[in-house]
Amino acid sequence: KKHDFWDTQPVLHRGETAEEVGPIDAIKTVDEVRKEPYNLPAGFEWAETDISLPETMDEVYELLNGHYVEDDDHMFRFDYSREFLRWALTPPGYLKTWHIGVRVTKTKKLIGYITAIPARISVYKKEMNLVEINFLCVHKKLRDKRLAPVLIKEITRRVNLTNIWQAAYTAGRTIPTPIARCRYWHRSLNPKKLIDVGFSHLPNKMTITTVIKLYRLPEKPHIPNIRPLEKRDIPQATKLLSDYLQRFDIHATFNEEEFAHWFTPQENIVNTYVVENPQTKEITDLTSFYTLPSSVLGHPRYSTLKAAYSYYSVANTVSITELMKDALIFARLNDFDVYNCLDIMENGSGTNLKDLKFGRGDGNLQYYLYNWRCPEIVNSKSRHACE
Ligand SMILES: CCOC(=O)c1cnc2ccc(OC)cc2c1SCCC#N
Repeated sequence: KKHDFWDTQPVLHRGETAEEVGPIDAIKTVDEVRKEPYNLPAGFEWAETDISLPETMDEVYELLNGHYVEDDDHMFRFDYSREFLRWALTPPGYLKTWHIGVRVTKTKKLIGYITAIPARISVYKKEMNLVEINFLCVHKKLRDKRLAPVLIKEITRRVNLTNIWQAAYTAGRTIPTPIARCRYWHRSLNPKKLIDVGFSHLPNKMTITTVIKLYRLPEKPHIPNIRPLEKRDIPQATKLLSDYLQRFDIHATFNEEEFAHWFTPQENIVNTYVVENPQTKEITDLTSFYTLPSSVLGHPRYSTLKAAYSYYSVANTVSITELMKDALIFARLNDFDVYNCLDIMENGSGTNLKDLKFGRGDGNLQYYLYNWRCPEIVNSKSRHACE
């Protein structure tokens, strides 16, 4: 039973190695792609969800809010906001036909979802146009209807019709076959709340007062000339990030328009800060985080957790530790409860995370490429960081 579906897909299967980099499926043309949608089980129908309509955005929000990803202990469930979903799903070049819903034919209730957005990545110096798959969700009561494989095949079909043959996606679960793995690390900003909800525990011999003192942060950032990114910074900041990303074997690429979409500060969505040299007016460093709250499940006093997720940081004239410390300070000033970060890129060794009082979480994140054979990226700095 396990991975029956994935054994039918163009991904690396158990025991297969990735000697040469390239597509797994035989190269196909658009006119070989199935023209009609895949069949859903009886009683369900495909729905194109136009999230520019408030009532449709409400349906998508409610489905994800009630039925999307939870941690293994069912303490939290992601609570993507409507404005965050609009940001995540409408980058330059997006297609509404890639925001796919499934409805119950009788009641028109939205019970399934999957999305693709256009993206471009560089894999071992080779640029590739692909899509990022996200928000695969099936209503809790319908998990035994084998809807997920049909959602995956349908989004693949619609993307293939536009002559795109690769996709990138992540999962907390391990399915065939990760190209990279990493671990979430967490930095308490509101330790009392994290202890109250049961995520953190009071270290023995410590009182709540000493824990609060341990995680306390200054009321102001300490890097001189750090400030929110502004529109006029975009050309320089795009180049700063692009030059930095070149050093990684697999990374996203951003032109100015895409950079503007993903990094222009928007309240409750994304915060981006830059360091500007006051003499030369040069943008020398950048750090950013996005806002992704979670529902706190079944707690008498708390219903939501305000979590910040480290996005991209480029440390040139200051250390990554100083830069991220200011990100922590900005997050605390914006009333976040926790700052989450992956041990990838400049955080691969976990050293600066430990210096900043991050704790290593128990949540893995795996990265996947669809229809692309390539060697797994193992954290060069330290193998332990992801195991
Ligand atoms: C307090 C630290 O944990 C989280 O912030 C958190 C919040 N909500 C979730 C919802 C679903 C969920 O499913 C894996 C995990 C979380 C997590 S831990 C992994 C994400 C990070 N960092």
